[in-house]
Amino acid sequence: MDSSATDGARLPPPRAGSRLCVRCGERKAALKRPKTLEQNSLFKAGERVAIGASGGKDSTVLAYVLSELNRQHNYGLDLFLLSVDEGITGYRDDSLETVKRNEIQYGLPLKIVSYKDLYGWTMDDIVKAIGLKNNCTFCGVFRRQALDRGAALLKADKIVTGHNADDIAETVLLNILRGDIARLSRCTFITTGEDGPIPRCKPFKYTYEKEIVMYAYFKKLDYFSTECIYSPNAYRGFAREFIKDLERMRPRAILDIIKSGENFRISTTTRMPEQGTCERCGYISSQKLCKACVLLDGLNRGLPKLGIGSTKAGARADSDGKQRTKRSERNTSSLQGKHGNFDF
Ligand SMILES: Nc1ncnc2c1ncn2[C@@H]1O[C@H](COP(=O)(O)OP(=O)(O)OP(=O)(O)O)[C@@H](O)[C@H]1O
Repeated sequence: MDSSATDGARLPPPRAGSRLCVRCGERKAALKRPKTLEQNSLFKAGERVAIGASGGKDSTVLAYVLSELNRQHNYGLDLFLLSVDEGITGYRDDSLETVKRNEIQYGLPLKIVSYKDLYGWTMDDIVKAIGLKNNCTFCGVFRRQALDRGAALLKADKIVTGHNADDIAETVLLNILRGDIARLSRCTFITTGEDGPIPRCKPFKYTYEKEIVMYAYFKKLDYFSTECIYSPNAYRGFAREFIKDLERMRPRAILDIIKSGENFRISTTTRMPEQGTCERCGYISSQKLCKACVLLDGLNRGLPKLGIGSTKAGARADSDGKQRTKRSERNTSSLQGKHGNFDF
């Protein structure tokens, strides 16, 4: 990845893209970050790759960089944009317009899947039912599965997302704060889900958010920069602020946290969840029912808090689903907690 800026502190801000190298004074300044894709052998020629495209800066830069590399270096990849429409009026509808423009700008086919079609509920409906407090849990769980389902429709071999180094450091920290060993052990992997239906990779795992913003700015990319209107996720927000404070004092702190996460070794005596499939929908799950089915069950039965760890709501469940629901509630809440899960 290259960008047209190196030192914003000493030089007056010139026109975007026109700054010259401070060393040779001749060529345009460039920051080269060539490592991740090749060192990790992320892709093979001929693969169909679905790019999770939210219209935000990270996934827009990812789509741009991948399409450029594919074109310039003949990677031989079949690239697609894959967007999930969560049904958030005034947010996702606007960002999807950006993705539709990216489809034309980068010449990549776009597939949109929606919560409404997949689950019968939009996030607007869910927030009406559950309020603002736990809605991110529903959105995260449904999005993860929706991306898999969309990628299956595209017959994709791989999904890539724009998670950056800051996102990953945040997730390491949150998993430590929650003692979530299972997720801690895998949240720093550049590729996950190799034993599941479709592997996922995060090519920007080591790329700072700041670099991505700078790249998007200097390349004048068309992206959408509004925060989700339903995301007052205080816990994650706190971790984000904490990491930004650390970064101000020591920029490498972000990579150090990721490195610490990578170097954790889990004791062989720790019991890890076993991967199976959901009895109802067949999606990968370590419980009888996957988290999406548990949450959906709660919504459809008028008990939206069922799947997010409210035992009171569970106690009111009808006798038919009672035992099974309570068991899966207990099992999933120990792994996922009331602040949603910190997986990718
Ligand atoms: N609605 C969506 N449709 C498709 N992919 C998504 C969607 N939301 C998130 N993703 C994927 O997950 C990654 C991380 O999600 P996050 O919530 O941080 O995205 P964002 O802040 O909306 O946008 P971005 O990360 O692209 O700047 C995104 O970069 C993207 O690849």
